[in-house]
Amino acid sequence: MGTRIESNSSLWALGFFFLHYYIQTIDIVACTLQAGLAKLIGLAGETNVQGEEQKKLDVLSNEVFVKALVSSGRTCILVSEEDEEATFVDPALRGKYCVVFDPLDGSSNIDCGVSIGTIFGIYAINDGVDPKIEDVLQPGKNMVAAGYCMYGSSCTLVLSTGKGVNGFTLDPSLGEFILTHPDIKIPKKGKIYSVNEGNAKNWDAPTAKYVEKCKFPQDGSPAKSLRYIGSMVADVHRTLLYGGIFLYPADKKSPNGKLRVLYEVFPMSYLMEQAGGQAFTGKQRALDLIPTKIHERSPIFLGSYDDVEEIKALYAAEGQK
Ligand SMILES: O=P(O)(O)OC[C@H]1O[C@](O)(COP(=O)(O)O)[C@@H](O)[C@@H]1O
Ligand SMILES: [Mg+2]
Ligand SMILES: [Mg+2]
Repeated sequence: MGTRIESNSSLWALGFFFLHYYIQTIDIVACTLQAGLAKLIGLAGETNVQGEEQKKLDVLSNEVFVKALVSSGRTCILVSEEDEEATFVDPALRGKYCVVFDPLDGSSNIDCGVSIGTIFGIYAINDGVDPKIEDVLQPGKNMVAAGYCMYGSSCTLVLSTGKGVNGFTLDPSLGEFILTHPDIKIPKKGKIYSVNEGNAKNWDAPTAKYVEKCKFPQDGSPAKSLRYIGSMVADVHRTLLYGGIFLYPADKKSPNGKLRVLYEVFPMSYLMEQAGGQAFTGKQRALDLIPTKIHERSPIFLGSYDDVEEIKALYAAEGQK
């Protein structure tokens, strides 16, 4: 593990756990970089609980993370996008952390070599002795840590343990993550909006009005640029560093949106708030949501404080009609 990580005391408590995570991440990096050569692109032939076709790398990443998390001896419940049910860790290997994760985010981008990643959030239960599903059906504000790893032009780990956000870059020659982006703060207002506009015909009025304002501002401000990769990890990473807003709203076809509360919406919302931004569901602060099932979905608007304030105002005005 990199010496800079060891010297950060807020990460020390989770150090052993993350050591396993880092080592396994390096495996995933190796696999994603070699995917085209090692016949790891393409479909695995199964669908997951969400009815989505699983890619070979989805399945492989899930296996790598489950094994790493179980063998860390620090976890008691695992919730993965790829597994229908939560995994309760064998009592002999049990620790106090519940980990919710999307082992491979942006799988539709695997075969064309566009950035993909892993998203995770961590809850802690008092003694870890008698874990129950309710221990993960908690609001996102109760997480003790959240982060993501992005496998792109470099491999970046962005992590918060509730005291700000730090970014680390993998040095492949050392096999270590180096602190390259200390104390990340998102710009208060941004120049970019990020959304799948192909769904526009099904949007509700506040979302449609907001995107219209981004393109045709009436207050003399410049129009925002549109950037959309289609991997949440990559779209959120750009939003965090450059500012702006990422939206995956509800629409007539998907009234709960697309993104999953526990392992997509919560970790990214946690990071945004820790970096000084906001995350909103269209109804409430995202981190206040209480999920009722492990694969629940929610609309999400997250990013720069002022940009999210604008969409909140549009939803508030709609509510008063
Ligand atoms: O293709 P769409 O509908 O724009 O959806 C894109 C979203 O779907 C996702 O790919 C879902 O993630 P998975 O690849 O983990 O299923 C997000 O990463 C991304 O934000
Ligand atoms: Mg995902
Ligand atoms: Mg996924």
